Amino acid sequence: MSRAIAKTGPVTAVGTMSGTSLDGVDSAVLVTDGHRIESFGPTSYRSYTDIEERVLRRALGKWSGTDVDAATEVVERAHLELLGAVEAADLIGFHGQTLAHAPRAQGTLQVGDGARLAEVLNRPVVWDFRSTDVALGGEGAPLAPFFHFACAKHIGADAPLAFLNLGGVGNLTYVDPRCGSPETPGALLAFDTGPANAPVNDLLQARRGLKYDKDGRIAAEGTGDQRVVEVFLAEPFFSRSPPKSLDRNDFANVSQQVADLSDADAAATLIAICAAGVAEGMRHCPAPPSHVLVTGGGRHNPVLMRMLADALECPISPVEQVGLDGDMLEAQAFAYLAVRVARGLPTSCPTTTGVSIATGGGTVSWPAETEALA
Ligand SMILES: Nc1ncnc2c1ncn2[C@@H]1O[C@H](COP(=O)(O)OP(=O)(O)OP(=O)(O)O)[C@@H](O)[C@H]1O
Ligand SMILES: CC(=O)N[C@H]1[C@@H]2OC[C@@H](O2)[C@@H](O)[C@@H]1O[C@H](C)C(=O)O
Repeated sequence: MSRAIAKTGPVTAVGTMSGTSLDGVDSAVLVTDGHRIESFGPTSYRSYTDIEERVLRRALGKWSGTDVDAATEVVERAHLELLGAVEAADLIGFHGQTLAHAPRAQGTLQVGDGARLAEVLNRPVVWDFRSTDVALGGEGAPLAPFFHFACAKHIGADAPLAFLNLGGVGNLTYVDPRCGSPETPGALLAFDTGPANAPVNDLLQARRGLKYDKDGRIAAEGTGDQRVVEVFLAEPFFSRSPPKSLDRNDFANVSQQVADLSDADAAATLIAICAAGVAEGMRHCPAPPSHVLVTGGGRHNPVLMRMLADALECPISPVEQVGLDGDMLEAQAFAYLAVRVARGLPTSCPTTTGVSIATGGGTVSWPAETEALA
């Protein structure tokens, strides 16, 4: 008999995230009852090979067909390799890889079959986290905010603060930790801020065959073109009130606006666009947060962090400053959300995704011989 999930008390779960940067899969173990964070466990990472990354890139923006099938195979293989080595967890939160996201049109697509993973790994898998939210009128993203609320409680925050994730796309969560639960009105406000690292990655890939601008060294040599930044910020997305979300390639045309600039100026401009999008997003928050805590790879870019510090009216620092792991926060989030889904708790609400009522998405797939609840 496979291990079952208790109805109450802490569960050891492992979450995975294959993000929009397409660099690889993160996994992180978390012990939680679906409300409180009890403790953080081991983390691991499996990078995509160059060939795998190309397969994923080819499938971006597609909803079905052979490219999507090939990407699905890559995603499942990478997760099976990574998760096969994680013995300690009783439940898996499998985000999969987003290939396309158009919540008010075709929907949202995260590939990788959680039912297959459950069979092969012989453990329950929670997956397809976003589609119920979309079906109920939500954006389906961002979903990390309920975990951000738990993080704020965990670090003992007593004043409103913000979590800013800078991956391929940026997203911000304003948290008021004085509220009793994430669904309490006023506890959370969340939305995507705009493109983050995806445009600069794509630019440097195309021009120099680089995966990204390590430590912002190229951008540091250049000057951001403020005119391009201002034109970009006139896009209706930035003035729209949250909740709102983006597909990775929604602003892929930004590359044309920096086509005439040198590599250094183009990189500096794209990074300035990311910072300006965050500053613009901050206007939608009820008040300036006491502190902005940054997660995701963008916090390693000193040029971007400096631009953000200049643009925001409050202190900003990597989440490591409060003892959290900025490379693994999203994987931890999906471990947390998996436990909430398994226990029938909501994972989104009107102020995080715009869904009409607090909603618990996600599908739980059990391996053939597991008893669902102990
Ligand atoms: N040392 C560094 N210097 C500059 N940029 C960096 C550095 N390390 C990581 N990055 C940037 O961060 C990106 C990876 O960020 P992250 O892993 O948070 O993305 P993701 O989880 O795939 O995206 P998302 O959160 O949008 O799903 C890299 O592609 C790169 O652009
Ligand atoms: C559709 C989708 O996969 N969105 C991702 C993406 O990457 C960052 C941003 O856009 C965020 O909205 C979301 O991921 C994080 C983990 C979230 O759901 O909170």
